[in-house]
Amino acid sequence: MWVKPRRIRSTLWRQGIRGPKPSFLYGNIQEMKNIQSVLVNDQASQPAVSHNTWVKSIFPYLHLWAQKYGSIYMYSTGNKQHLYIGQPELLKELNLHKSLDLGKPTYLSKSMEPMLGDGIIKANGPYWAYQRKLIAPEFFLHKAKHMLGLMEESVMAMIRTWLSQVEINGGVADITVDKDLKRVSADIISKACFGHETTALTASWSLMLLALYPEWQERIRAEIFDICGDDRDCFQDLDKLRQLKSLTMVIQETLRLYGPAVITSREAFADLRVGDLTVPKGTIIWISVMALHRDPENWGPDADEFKPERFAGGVAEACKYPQSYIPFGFGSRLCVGQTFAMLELKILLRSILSNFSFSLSPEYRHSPVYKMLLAPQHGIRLLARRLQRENVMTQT
Ligand code: HEM
Repeated sequence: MWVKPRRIRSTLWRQGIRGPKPSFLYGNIQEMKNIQSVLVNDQASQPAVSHNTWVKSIFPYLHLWAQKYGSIYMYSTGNKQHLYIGQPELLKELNLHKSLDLGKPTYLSKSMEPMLGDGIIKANGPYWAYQRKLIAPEFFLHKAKHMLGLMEESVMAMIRTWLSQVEINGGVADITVDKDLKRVSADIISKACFGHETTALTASWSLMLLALYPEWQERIRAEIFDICGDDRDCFQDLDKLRQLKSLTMVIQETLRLYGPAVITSREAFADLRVGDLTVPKGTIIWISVMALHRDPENWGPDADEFKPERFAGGVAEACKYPQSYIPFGFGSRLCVGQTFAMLELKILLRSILSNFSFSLSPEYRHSPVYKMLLAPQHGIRLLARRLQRENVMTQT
């Protein structure tokens, strides 16, 4: 769908929206790439894990422009006119916008077709609505709970491999956890439905954070043994999984700081009203999930810190604008696998944590990079030790 760029720019301009001049971008694309690679390499060479420095490396210009032009601005890439929205109030409006006039950008869908195929993720209009209607009910909780058994089966196969590695290596094994978690997740998904890497990445980042914060490992373990004792089948029971509050808080905090989807986009297929704003047909809307998740105005001055306790009262009490917490996206395109993913994450992490304790491997280099999803550039290397407790959950 081609709309005159000037029409879009002037409609936005009249509403007070500013941004870098179109010519600015062309000369700077190479510079943007350079900045990104320098920052990423710099961070990789730093031994300490810092949760904030790397953020700037992912989309340097998007975030620099937000500082310069505010939380709504426009920019141009030739024929495409983009609108960056970082304002919680407008996000709330977008969230409520359910019409088919707002969808996934068609130009991105085309370029990603070889990777994403012709499925629901890139579809729009009635074709998307039809697929969503077919797929979404398969992930409702009452259906997802029948998948608990097969999740458990795949996770336990991995745990047994890790246990034998620990044994062979005299009590401590240096494991690249993200690789193995990807395999388990693919195994679960292939048995249940179709592939995604998002759950494996979230589990990997969670383990990295838990390795850094052993007090949270202990807290979760205590909770697991409190709820389950030594009954290793107890998590086939959904109510028991629900009671794992600390584990849920750690997953929510991981999704806030290291959620796999760092940016999301939409295209306006007609002129749209979003709050007081008119978004002209053809505009590509960008939302930086990462910027929203780390905004000190919303989360407080400790926004860059790992503090799962902020979720003790749920998302509603964790921040000022809960609608800005969007690890699973928003509006009608909200992730259909959300419930499934949360179940899988809980089963994975509780099985791993009740069998092993973790610390960071000296080989670990903290360098999250954007490869469609937020991924660890050099893998996540952790030292795993078998727990010396009588009531570990696995029988080998
Ligand atoms: C931690 C794990 C996961 C995260 C963080 C995640 C995140 C997301 C996000 C951000 C979107 C885009 C939403 C938007 O643009 O507003 C999405 C869409 C989607 N996700 Fe997930 N996802 C996860 C796991 C899964 C799983 C396990 C499945 C399936 C088994 C799944 C299936 C889908 C589908 C089908 C869509 C497209 C929905 C549509 O366009 O209508 N996701 N997910």
